[in-house]
Amino acid sequence: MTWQEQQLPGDHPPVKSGKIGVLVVNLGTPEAPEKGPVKRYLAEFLSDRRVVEIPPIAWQPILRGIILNTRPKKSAHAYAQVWTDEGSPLAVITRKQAEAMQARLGDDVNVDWAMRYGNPSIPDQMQKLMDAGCDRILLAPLYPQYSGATTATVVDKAADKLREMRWQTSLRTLPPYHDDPAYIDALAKDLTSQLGALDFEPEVLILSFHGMPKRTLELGDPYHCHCQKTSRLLQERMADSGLRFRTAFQSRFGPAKWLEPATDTVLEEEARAGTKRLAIAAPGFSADCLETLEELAIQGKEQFTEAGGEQFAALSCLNTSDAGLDMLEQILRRELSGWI
Ligand SMILES: C=CC1=C(C)c2cc3[nH]c(cc4nc(cc5[nH]c(cc1n2)c(C)c5CCC(=O)O)C(CCC(=O)O)=C4C)c(C)c3C=C
Ligand SMILES: [Fe+2]
Ligand SMILES: [Fe+2]
Repeated sequence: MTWQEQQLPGDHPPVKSGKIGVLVVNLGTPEAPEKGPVKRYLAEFLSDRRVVEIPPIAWQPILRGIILNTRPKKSAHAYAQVWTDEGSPLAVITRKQAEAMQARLGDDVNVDWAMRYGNPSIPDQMQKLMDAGCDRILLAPLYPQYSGATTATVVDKAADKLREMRWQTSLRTLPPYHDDPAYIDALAKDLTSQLGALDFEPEVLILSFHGMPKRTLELGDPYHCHCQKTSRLLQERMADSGLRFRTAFQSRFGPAKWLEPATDTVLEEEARAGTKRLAIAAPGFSADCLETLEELAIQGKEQFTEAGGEQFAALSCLNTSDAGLDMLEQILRRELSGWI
């Protein structure tokens, strides 16, 4: 018996056993595609001051008085169109990514997954890893492009958990990987293979990233630059595809000015300018979700074809593709170096 395994007095804190935890994190999603669960999810998400940077005294009355009384019904309808037997696509795919990483990284590490908003929560999953004996955790927000509203808020939430502990676990965080050759390579490989499987040849490939208020760029958030760099590197890497590329920002929310050009505007512009065959990809999303499956694949197709376009394909995110999992394994192993 080692000293670590010896019985300790009942009030002694649990002994740590030197295991390594990996927690992959994505945004979060409602528990069900219904008004109540969507309202609970939006209340938590849109109350995060990293997401909506309006002082709570001004924002909370708008959120509680208007948005949470109107948006949940509309959003629940959208979620219902993409929901699967296993649950919300974002949660299902994130869980499968974590399971695949567990299989690839082996018994040296415990891999689990969490959602920034809703469940399974970051603090609960950190506790689960610590209860399993992990005294080092690699926190991996699966956002290639850094922003306050994505990577930083995940780190904040994990830090809140550490704040309540006397004997903290060690924490490493996965840096943004927007320009990592492994990520650009994975995107190029996966998109090329999806494009090759289409029954038509697109004239243009739209690279659509989630939008942010324009003000965040002016305040120094690197998100816009990260998206542009991903886009440039991917275009360079796919230069022999013969495609024309355009970068756009989707999912505008609220009346403020957001990053431009807006994806819906670009789709209509393309169709009006005579483009008949178009494909769209969302390189900033690690997993397909409402924003890709409903907003791009359903609404985007309608916008393009109603404006005169003929053939439209919304390409899948990296999800659990071989290229996507190879890339994830590579970037996680790099951050784990020295630990395993
Ligand atoms: C990939 C990065 C994301 C950024 C940046 C981001 C910023 C951001 N989002 C909103 C408002 C909403 N986003 C919603 C859904 C949603 N957003 C992301 C990712 C980013 N958001 C994902 C992956 C999803 C899909 C979640 C899912 O369950 O599938 C929604 C909810 C849906 C709806 O009602 O339309 C809202 C609202 C803001 C304000 C914002 C600003 C920084
Ligand atoms: Fe969003
Ligand atoms: Fe959306």
